[in-house]
Amino acid sequence: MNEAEPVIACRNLWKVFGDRPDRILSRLNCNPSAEELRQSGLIAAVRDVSLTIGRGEMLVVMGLSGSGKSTLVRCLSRLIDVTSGAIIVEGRDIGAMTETELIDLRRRKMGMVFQSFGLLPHRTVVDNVAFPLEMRGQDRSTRIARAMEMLELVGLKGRESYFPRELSGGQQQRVGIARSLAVEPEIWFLDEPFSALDPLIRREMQDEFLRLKGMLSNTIVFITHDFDEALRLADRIAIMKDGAVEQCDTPERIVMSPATEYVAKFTSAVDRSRVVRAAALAIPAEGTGAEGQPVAAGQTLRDLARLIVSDSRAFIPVADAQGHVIGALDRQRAVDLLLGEPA
Ligand SMILES: Nc1ncnc2c1ncn2[C@@H]1O[C@H](COP(=O)(O)OP(=O)(O)OP(=O)(O)O)[C@@H](O)[C@H]1O
Repeated sequence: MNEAEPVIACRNLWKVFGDRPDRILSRLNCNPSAEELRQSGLIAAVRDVSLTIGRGEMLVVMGLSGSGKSTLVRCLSRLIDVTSGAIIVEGRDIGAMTETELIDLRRRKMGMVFQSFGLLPHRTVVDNVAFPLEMRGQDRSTRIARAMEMLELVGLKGRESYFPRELSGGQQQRVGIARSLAVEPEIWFLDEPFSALDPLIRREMQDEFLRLKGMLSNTIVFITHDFDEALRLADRIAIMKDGAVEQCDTPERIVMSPATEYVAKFTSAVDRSRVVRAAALAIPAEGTGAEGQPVAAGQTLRDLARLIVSDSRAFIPVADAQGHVIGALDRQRAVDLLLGEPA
């Protein structure tokens, strides 16, 4: 996914809260320590972050409360100004845009969903979803038709005439998602959209989200502090600590090769078999004697658990989506991983 055309790129991004933070950044050669900042009464909510997000990619920003997730995402959409560093959206430096250009960029390309649903209480569900289209000046019948389509997409058909107060929290969040989708955002920012939901509904929403993601091709930046949620949804995960990105990588690499001790701690309780795919364990097939029915490269070890446990082959061929054998799976290693042994 990294090779995809970049949609958002940020370089050496800093967001420092406090009095005249630019002064300390220039005085300390743009790289003050957390301690130096603290002594100056400043907080670095985002510290020297460089990231590239490819078209169609879903990047999940993950970290504990206060690690800087929301601030980073607000900087990427320039809801807040950065202290230093550059943000390029589709080749344009958004730091250099005028307010009017920014508003236009947000209206035309960006969608945002926040934890608080922000629905208009005196409008029905369908009118809430149609609201951003009204802002764009679309006629009523076109916008209602589009809103109905979005409501069907998020599983709320039949509720269009309800008022927000007549819906559950999960349903209200779906209305928020439908409203944001109505304008077909090419870039979609979601800040903990499911955190207000109870675990069962949350999982349902994640499934729904994965279904939507399969149908749409927009670029998504999704914030969560729930690692399981990140693992389920992400193409790549950026793990933040004290404003810095500790590692930005695929879920598989985060779990199998944590870059820092902090990331390792985060991943230590994760069931690796749910994340690691056959392709990641495949070794060159030559000389292994792997033959017979292959397993699919994209399947996780959990998906393959039954086969891995019951098969008698020492090495099992691994095939890509076209059916070409790309390597061999060492069954003993796969069993060890299934049983939670270190990789
Ligand atoms: N407007 C502000 N003024 C001063 N400090 C701020 C401001 N906004 C955020 N901060 C500080 O920046 C740091 C990062 O906050 P941020 O909200 O980005 O974290 P987060 O990871 O999104 O947290 P949460 O998961 O709790 O939402 C925190 O220490 C916070 O107190």
